[in-house]
Amino acid sequence: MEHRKISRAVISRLPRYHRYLGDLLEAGVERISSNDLSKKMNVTASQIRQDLNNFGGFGQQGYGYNVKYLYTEIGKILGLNKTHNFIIIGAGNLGQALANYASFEKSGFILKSLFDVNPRLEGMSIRGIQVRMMDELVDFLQNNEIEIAALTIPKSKVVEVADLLVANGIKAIWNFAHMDLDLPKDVIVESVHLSDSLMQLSYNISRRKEAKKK
Ligand SMILES: NC(=O)c1ccc[n+]([C@@H]2O[C@H](COP(=O)([O-])OP(=O)(O)OC[C@H]3O[C@@H](n4cnc5c(N)ncnc54)[C@H](O)[C@@H]3O)[C@@H](O)[C@H]2O)c1
Repeated sequence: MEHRKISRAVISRLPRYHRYLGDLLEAGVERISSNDLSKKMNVTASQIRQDLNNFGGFGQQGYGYNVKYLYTEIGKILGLNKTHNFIIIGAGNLGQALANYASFEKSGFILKSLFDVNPRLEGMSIRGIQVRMMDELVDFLQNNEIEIAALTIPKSKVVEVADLLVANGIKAIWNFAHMDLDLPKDVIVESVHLSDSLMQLSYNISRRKEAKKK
């Protein structure tokens, strides 16, 4: 399959398609029309057709989409057909919560270790995955093929730790700290802010209240 340059907006919708198709697959559904998928996902059928046309369509007129094929192909586009080893820097509340979430493995993200500076966490393990001290990090990176580092440390430490990771070959950072990172162009940074989503919710609550007043 040939990939053209795809807009960020389309890419940002692919994980949701993948999730819904995964659920359909688990439920034993083999085929689905864009209309039925659109009802399930609450997006228009034309949006679905347009999005999937970016990748050559996947559907046959009148037959709908083959769920397994579409799920696999979107998975490939998202790079989920390969495994990605990752580590978590900062084994506090958020780092431990992420480490406890076993579903990442189902999508091919394999957590290899957590790192922290707090000696009280030394020797601890989460789901059998060890928490190591930061002074073991460089050695660990040299001896393990780690692709992604998640940063769940205080924002005051993020620049220093990100520089150390990049100097030791990390090219992908999943940043949870509220700090923008200025790193070399070949390093991919994906930042997550749960509070952004909560603020969207709050905005919608306020809008609904305003609408009721009218
Ligand atoms: N993006 C989001 O949606 C979101 C949500 C919650 C928290 N956060 C952020 O995530 C970070 C962690 O939050 P938390 O509640 O888990 O805090 P926490 O205090 O429970 O955990 C932070 C951990 O980082 C460790 N640490 C400190 N300096 C370090 C260093 N130089 N190297 C390695 N480890 C180090 C600490 O020892 C601690 O265990 C904070 O920056 C917080 O603002 C982001």
